Amino acid sequence: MPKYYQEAAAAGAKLLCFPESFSYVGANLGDSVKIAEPLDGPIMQGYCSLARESQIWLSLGGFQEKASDDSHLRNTHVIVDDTGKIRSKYSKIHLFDVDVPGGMVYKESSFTEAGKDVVAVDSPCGRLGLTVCYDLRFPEMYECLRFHHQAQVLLVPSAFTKITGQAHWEILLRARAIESQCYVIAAAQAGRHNDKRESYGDSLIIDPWGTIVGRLPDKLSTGIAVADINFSYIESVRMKMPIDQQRKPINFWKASSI
Ligand SMILES: O=C(O)CNC(=O)[C@H](CS)NC(=O)CCC(=O)C(=O)O
Repeated sequence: MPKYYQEAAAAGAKLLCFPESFSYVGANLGDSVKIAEPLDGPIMQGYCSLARESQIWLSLGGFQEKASDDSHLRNTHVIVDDTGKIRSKYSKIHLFDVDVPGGMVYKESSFTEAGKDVVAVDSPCGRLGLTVCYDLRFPEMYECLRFHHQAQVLLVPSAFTKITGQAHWEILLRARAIESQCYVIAAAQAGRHNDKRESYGDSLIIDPWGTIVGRLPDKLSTGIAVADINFSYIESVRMKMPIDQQRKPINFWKASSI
């Protein structure tokens, strides 16, 4: 078993979360289309075997899944159970088409087929809400996962850019945990991958009050962070501040003028 599976197993982990593009980061955007595979291909099946051998559930965020044509992939977050069975999959809805201030221009939609459906799934670590990276900037998706799909743990595997990550990564993650009253687990790519690509972010585990309970510093690049998911703490935060019952319908589109 690989080193980090052993460490996770020794720590008693029931779920191991990987970052976006966990199995491959290309030098140029779009390179990953060439290595994209279906979920029953050798790469994903290899991870399924590791889940079975280690008896740990896996969150494999940002797998380069082969799409319906050869010039596109789907950026898919796959949940594998401890017997090696794929339990759920979610394809990234919000694609990173962004001119990063002082950085590169990204156009993820040029090689990625966007997903359409919001997905949650039960696990030994609670009900998981599946998202990927840039989704983090669209809070209504997290609201939907929490208040419509009853998520308890929100997963945000990512490969944030250095510039946007330094400015926004931690604060956005803490905000999602606080406003949804969920645990947030955000596995991050970190460090320099090659001449052209660099990612940023501490891998973080945040509790439903917004406290950081697990951190793997960006500077270490590899390793694991471990934390407990405390279900009674989720209940207590939600009971004392019952925002789910206090939510009022807001007419989004009706602006009033003086
Ligand atoms: O294509 C790959 O190799 C890996 N995928 C990514 O790097 C993706 C799409 S280009 N990156 C993001 O979504 C960054 C979001 C971000 O940085 C922000 O929201 O600020």
